[in-house]
Amino acid sequence: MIPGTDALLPRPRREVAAGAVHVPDWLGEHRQRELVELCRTWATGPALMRSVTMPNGGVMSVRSVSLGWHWLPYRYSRTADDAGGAAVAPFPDGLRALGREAVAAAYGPDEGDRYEPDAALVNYYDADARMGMHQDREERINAPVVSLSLGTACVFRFGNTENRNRPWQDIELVSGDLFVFGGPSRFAYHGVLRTLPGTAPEGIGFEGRLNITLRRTGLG
Ligand SMILES: O=C(O)CCC(=O)C(=O)O
Ligand SMILES: [Fe+2]
Repeated sequence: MIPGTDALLPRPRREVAAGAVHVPDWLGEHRQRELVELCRTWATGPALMRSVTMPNGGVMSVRSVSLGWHWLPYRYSRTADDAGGAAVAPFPDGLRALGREAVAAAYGPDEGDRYEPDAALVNYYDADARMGMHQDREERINAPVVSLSLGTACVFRFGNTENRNRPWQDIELVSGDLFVFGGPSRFAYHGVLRTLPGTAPEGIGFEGRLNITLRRTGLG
């Protein structure tokens, strides 16, 4: 794949691996704009958006804020323990509804009805930010992860469940795209290699990349 050229090619809905479904252009521009506005609000608290410091002292280049449950390495908390200690904002009903719609779009209406996300991670990537290969595995159960991308496009690497190495697939995630990974792909390694500055749609009034993941923690 030559970065940025995906825009010239058809982008069909695709099951990238068993249980991992990419639905391009799932959110229309109006809903993208609404979500960007909500992200601006969520970024300001009660817990502030911040860069996570890892146990080895490394600081993530992505900035993030949590809703419902606060994610920090490698657990969830009801308080923002590494970001001032504020109580975490409640998980918004609107995101629950959106999550169900997303799972229905990926797996069908029955799966959608069963989906009860209770945590969201909102990630902001500036032009230099990226995210190393990792598993989302602080959750106690294997309900699917719903990922929504807004703003600048990125190269997303979706790997395998065994390790950080090949096989993997590199997929361009564009503003409005939905990616759901569950079932046999729920614990697949994944990461963001880079963003593709200059690719945000003009209409959404935002440069930089936002990603919202919805999860079910299986806690409390
Ligand atoms: O930004 C993305 O597309 C992926 C984010 C992610 O993997 C995470 O927050 O765990
Ligand atoms: Fe992740």
